[in-house]
Amino acid sequence: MSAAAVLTDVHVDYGSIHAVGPLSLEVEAGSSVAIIGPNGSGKSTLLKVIAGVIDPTSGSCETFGATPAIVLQSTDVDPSLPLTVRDVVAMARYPRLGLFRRPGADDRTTVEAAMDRLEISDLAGRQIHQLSGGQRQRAFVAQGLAQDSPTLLLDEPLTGLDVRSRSIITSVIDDEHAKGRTVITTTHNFEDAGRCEQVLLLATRFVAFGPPDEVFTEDNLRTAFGGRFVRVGDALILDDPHHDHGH
Ligand SMILES: Nc1ncnc2c1ncn2[C@@H]1O[C@H](COP(=O)(O)OP(=O)(O)OP(=O)(O)O)[C@@H](O)[C@H]1O
Repeated sequence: MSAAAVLTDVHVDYGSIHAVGPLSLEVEAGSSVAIIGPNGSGKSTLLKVIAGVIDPTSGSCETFGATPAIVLQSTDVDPSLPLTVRDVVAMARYPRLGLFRRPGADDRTTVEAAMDRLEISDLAGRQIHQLSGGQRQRAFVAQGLAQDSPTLLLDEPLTGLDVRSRSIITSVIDDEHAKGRTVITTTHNFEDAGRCEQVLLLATRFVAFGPPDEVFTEDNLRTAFGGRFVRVGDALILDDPHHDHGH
């Protein structure tokens, strides 16, 4: 097996806040991986470590091949930036250009193809802050695609989307995986996670990693989510602690 990423004893603190770890993990090249866990369990932090955006406080993360492309949550991006959709997608090509080379035909073709794939070509000249949440998310995924990296990392790419944006982004993720790219997504959605080949269950520290049916056991879910699971027939349902059960 060749690896896309190898994490060894990764541990991240933001000052006095412990965000993630200790965690060791080997992600197989070409696999699809979902990272799932409660709010604040370190999912986004871990994705940023794999992307090389933040360095672990201790331990190491090694990635193989070109630098991974990361699609951040749109809430991480300043909405007041005066950028068009095409500008945002074209930024994907900057690291390849270096300081003095201007974008070439190849770069322009890649950018246009990515916008086309996300069905935002008609929005290319619009300011990014003028878009709906779903359109903006498609612009950021197009930016990730245009980086043409063997590893695509997406932070909650399907959260809060309209039906059309969800279906477009899901099919892009599936296609990229089918082409042999490694795709790692964070999610809160068990169904979305269950469609990936591997699931990493996080609760700040590592809980489990493997195929969904091996990871989503009652024990693991209780460990990660603090016992708020109820069994309904064959399914494990996350019990809402604020829900009034009528007594
Ligand atoms: N830039 C930062 N500065 C300080 N603390 C941070 C920063 N980013 C995240 N944290 C903290 O680190 C911990 C992990 O956050 P992270 O965003 O990685 O979790 P998450 O699992 O992605 O959360 P969510 O499900 O809510 O998106 C949390 O306690 C969070 O408050």
